[in-house]
Amino acid sequence: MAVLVNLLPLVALVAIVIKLFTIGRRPKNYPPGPPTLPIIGNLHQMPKRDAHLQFERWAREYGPVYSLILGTKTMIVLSSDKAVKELLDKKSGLYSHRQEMYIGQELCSGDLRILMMGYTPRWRMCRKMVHTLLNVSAAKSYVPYQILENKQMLYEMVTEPDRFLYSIRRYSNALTTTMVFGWRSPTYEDEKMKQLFDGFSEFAELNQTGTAALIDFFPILRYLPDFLLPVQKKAREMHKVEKELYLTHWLKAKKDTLAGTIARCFCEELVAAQKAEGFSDDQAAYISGTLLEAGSDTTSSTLYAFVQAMLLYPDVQRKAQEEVDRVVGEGRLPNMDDEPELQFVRACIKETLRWMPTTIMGAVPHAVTQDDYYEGYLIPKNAGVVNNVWAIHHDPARHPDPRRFNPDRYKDDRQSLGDAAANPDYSKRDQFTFGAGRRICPGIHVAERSLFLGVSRILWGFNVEPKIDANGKPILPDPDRLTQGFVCMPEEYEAKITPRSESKKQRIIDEWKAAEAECLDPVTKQWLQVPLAPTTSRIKA
Ligand code: HEM
Repeated sequence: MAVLVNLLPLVALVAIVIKLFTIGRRPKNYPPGPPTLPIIGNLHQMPKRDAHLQFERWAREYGPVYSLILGTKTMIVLSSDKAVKELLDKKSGLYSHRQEMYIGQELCSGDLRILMMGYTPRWRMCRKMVHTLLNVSAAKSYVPYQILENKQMLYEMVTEPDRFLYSIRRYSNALTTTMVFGWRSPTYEDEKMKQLFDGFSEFAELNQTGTAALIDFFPILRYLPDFLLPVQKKAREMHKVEKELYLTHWLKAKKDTLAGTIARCFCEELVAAQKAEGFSDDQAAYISGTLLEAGSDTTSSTLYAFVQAMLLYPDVQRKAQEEVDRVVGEGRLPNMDDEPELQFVRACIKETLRWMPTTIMGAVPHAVTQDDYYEGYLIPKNAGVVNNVWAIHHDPARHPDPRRFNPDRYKDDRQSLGDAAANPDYSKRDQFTFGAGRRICPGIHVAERSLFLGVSRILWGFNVEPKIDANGKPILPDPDRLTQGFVCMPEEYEAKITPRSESKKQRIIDEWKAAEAECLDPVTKQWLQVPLAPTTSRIKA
């Protein structure tokens, strides 16, 4: 007995060494993947830039379901429409969780950010509320907001054409702040808005550092003191500043709601929901605050990619303009009623979402809550599951000549974006940029309308052409140069944006001036009286 007791430390040591040697190795029954090294697995092969290209290459080599071993964690990568449908959609009860994100969710977000929340009762409660703001009926009621912001965007494209990126961004940002908080941002430089949106880029930057990922892959590292791991301290500080900012906006909205002075918006609903459900002000602040980040850059990056496609594919631009001219004519701007007749314009939107999917690898991986089997392979409990959007969109069997911007791929696809995502026949889904399963983007209906109004009206009003360099050559951007991050867009490029005719230019100016005079307070530039856009609890979905 005494001998056995003496041997215990040795046995424990052997067990630890054996365990250590299993870290980083791919068990035989997992989906295939690139060869691993002990302890680190595939970490050394993780690309620092343009990860989507390497993830696509691996898909071609190892098939539509492959695995990566990242230290102590496993990542399953789904690179076919079929696998996404069969796992993320059909088994969404198992596949709607998120992996633990220590820096991103715990430290930076105080576990309050809905996008990164696990599949818990708290997430379900938040999701239900967000659905009331963004369901298809509610989305229709925001069209007057979209139209106003869109008119300002077009006006700025006439008056400051070189700043078109900022005009596009203001359009989607102002729309989101109006829907969520009931106030709009009249300029891109608006301090309130800048503060809110600058925080997001800082958040994204911090989370993209290799260290943040490393701590997730080797949780033991989080016990290191802050002086050895300064990213922890930075993340805590960031959360403090962010929470204060969100709380300020939320508490003001709550006060105005109770006083009956708020413009119709999501926060009105949130006040009622807080009363019924009893969640904290911190949680309410994060639900409203993080809606802004989910809703803004995604939409503006897609519109920016559309303008780039028009620059690079003048024939497509001409064809789309011909359709708009035929259906809408010279004397008015396109509106939502024109949508069914503007099938090529709709196809341009779907093709933009396919060709430059802003959530290039599905934004944040899903995670699976119990062991599951797919095509003979084990998908282990807690594995992260990546929706490899780029690879699906660039599979030549699904989309021949995939790098070509060719809206005719969608010429017969009359499905709304939401209907296409829900189509039981996965080959008929148009694109995967809005995610899948129970976590699918709840903003899809609002985004569809913002994109339609943005795209159809730019086509109606403007020609997009290359600028010419000193040697008389057109300056054309490389569409494969994308910004890095979980939401990406084309790297900044130049374009010559000119009104298509004097009368269109004048109409754009007149429309904006009339809207400004009629709808906005001359000093604050806020809505004088919000149009009949009832917030969602007053709407029967
Ligand atoms: C082109 C525009 C947009 C794109 C491409 C997009 C894409 C996405 C994607 C890929 C996800 C994660 C889905 C998943 O995990 O499978 C997501 C989540 C989300 N999106 Fe969007 N989105 C867009 C616009 C919007 C808008 C306009 C709003 C709201 C105003 C919004 C609100 C949200 C929210 C709240 C989530 C978190 C959902 C959750 O984790 O349960 N999005 N979006």
